[in-house]
Amino acid sequence: MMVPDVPVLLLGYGPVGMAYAELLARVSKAAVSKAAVPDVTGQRGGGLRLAAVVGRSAQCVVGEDGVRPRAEWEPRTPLADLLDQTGARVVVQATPSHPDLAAPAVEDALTAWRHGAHLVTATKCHVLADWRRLRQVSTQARLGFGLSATTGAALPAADVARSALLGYDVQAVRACLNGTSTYVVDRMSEGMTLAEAVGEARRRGIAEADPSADLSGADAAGKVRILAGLLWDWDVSTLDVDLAPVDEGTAAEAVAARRSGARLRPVATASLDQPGTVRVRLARVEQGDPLHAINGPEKAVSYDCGEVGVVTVSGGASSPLGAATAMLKDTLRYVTADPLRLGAP
Ligand SMILES: NC(=O)C1=CN([C@@H]2O[C@H](COP(=O)(O)OP(=O)(O)OC[C@H]3O[C@@H](n4cnc5c(N)ncnc54)[C@H](OP(=O)(O)O)[C@@H]3O)[C@@H](O)[C@H]2O)C=CC1
Ligand SMILES: N[C@@H](CC=O)C(=O)O
Repeated sequence: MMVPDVPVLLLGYGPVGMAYAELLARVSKAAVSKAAVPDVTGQRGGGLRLAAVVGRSAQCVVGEDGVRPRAEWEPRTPLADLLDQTGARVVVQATPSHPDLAAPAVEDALTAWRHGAHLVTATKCHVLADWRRLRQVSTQARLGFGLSATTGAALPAADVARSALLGYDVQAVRACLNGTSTYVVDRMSEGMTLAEAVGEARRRGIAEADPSADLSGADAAGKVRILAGLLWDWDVSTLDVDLAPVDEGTAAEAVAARRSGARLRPVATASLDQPGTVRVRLARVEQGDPLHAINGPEKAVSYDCGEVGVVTVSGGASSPLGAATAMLKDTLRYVTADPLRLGAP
């Protein structure tokens, strides 16, 4: 069964936004040519159509020829007008996660829901800054609030927290969810300098445009804050955060850990024993620990489910394609399934 015509509006056309646009085109083309379409619901994604792309100050309403070269984009108009013009049913956010950009990102999310569109986001700043309001408005609007890409790109950490473990007695979360810091510490353990390793993470599109939140632990903590909101209804925006940064001094510890068969990992934790607090520590993890096995920028998260044991999900590297894939999954979920079932957190 084909998905009916679903115009999608994309905010942000950096590495993640571009990867999403390419995936959307691939899914639609595959459906048109009757090839198998990778689709979580078993339905075809052929009706998904990129209707408009928005950058910092310019936008492109997408026609038959796809996204036009930048020089041909028109000046930005208010999002509400563009939603009216395109009739978009899904708004996808792939703008920077810098805290200074939280307010406009909140406004965009509210505008999307006001216009009856689902929201799918890779952007984290507004989710962290205004959790309760976003959750409440999306729930009241009975529209999707797709967060998969905010908690570890391709890793389905949020899906596991919000639906797969529903009803489980999750007591604690222990995670490596920042691909950049895991990758950087791994490279430093092999002899690279901090600057070289960060440069490489940037080239691979894993690091943020401003990588300070990757290195300080704030991004890793942010992802676990969101998981804690989904699992325990903690107010993501008001949690205490206790961080340990990756810096030049990390190299010696990383090398020593590797020589002894262990690995140094930026590990973020939250636990019902310490409500309201998320911690990030540079911890030595031993072989056999699920957090040892990953190779940066892969991710892993273990949910301690009390008497039924620990459930771990791992793999799914950070990358623009990983984030875009998670956003495509959320998009398909909202346009092919009952949004009340898997919609707002
Ligand atoms: N890379 C990864 O592995 C992952 C990234 N993410 C998240 O995805 C998001 C997008 O990342 P990425 O593609 O690297 O892009 P950037 O964070 O570099 O954002 C680029 C896009 O945002 C636009 N933009 C920049 N500044 C502003 C602003 N002040 N207001 C509005 N728009 C602005 C740019 O506009 P213009 O085109 O005009 O320059 C561009 O289109 C980030 O929030 C990131 O945290 C999530 C999971 C994984
Ligand atoms: N910069 C982030 C990108 C995904 O959220 C990371 O390194 O994991």
